Amino acid sequence: MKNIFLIGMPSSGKSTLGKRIADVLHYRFIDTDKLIVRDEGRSIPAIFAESGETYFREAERRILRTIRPGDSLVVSTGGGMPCFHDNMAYINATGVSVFLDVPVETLVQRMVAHAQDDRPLYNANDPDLINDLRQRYVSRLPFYSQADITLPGEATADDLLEEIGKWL
Ligand SMILES: Nc1ncnc2c1ncn2[C@@H]1O[C@H](COP(=O)(O)OP(=O)(O)OP(=O)(O)O)[C@@H](O)[C@H]1O
Ligand SMILES: O=C(O)C1=C[C@@H](O)[C@@H](O)[C@H](O)C1
Ligand SMILES: [Mg+2]
Repeated sequence: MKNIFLIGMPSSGKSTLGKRIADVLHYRFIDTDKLIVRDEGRSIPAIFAESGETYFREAERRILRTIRPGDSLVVSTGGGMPCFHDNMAYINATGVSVFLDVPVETLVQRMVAHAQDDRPLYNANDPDLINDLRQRYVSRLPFYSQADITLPGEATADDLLEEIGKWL
C-alpha cells in the first residue's frame, strides 16, 4: 500500500496525527528524526553541535531513501526534511504527502506549552521565536506546498483520514 508522508513545521502534529492514522490504517509508523537518533546513537542537538547541520541533512537524505513505494508506512518527517536536496520530489514519488499547515501562532503556543530540548534550531524561551518561525515558514512554503494534500488549520486525525482516503 502507498506510503503516507506527513510534512510541516515543528509542532504541527506530524507525530501525534501520524501515530493515530497508522493505528487506524494498520500501517507501520516511523519518525525520521527518531531513526536518525537511533542510527547515530546521539541526540539531534548533539548531531548539530558535533557534526553540523549539513551532516544532519545528509543523514535525513539517506534515511528517506531507504523508504520504497508500497512499504505501507506512515512517515513523520523532520520539519526541514522536504526543503533539502531533492527530498520533496522523492517523497512525492514514493507516497502521498500531506502538509499540516498549522498557523505559526499555534506552533508557538504548542512549543511553549511542551518545551523540548531536542530542537537545536528553535528555542521555546526566545521572545523572538514567533518571528523566527514566521521567516522559516515563508522560506519553506515553496517546498511544503508541493504536497499532494494540504490540511489548513488545526486538522484532526479524522480530517486527515478523510483526505487520505481519496488517495489510497
Ligand atoms: N491537533 C492538535 N491539537 C492540539 N495539540 C496538538 C495537536 N497536534 C499536536 N498537538 C500537540 O502539539 C505538540 C507537538 O505535536 P507533535 O509532536 O505531534 O508535532 P510534530 O510535528 O511531530 O513536531 P516535531 O517536528 O517537533 O517532531 C504535542 O505536544 C502535541 O500534543
Ligand atoms: O525544522 C527543522 O529543521 C528541524 C525539525 C526537527 O524535526 C528536526 O529534524 C531538527 O531539529 C530540524
Ligand atoms: Mg514529531
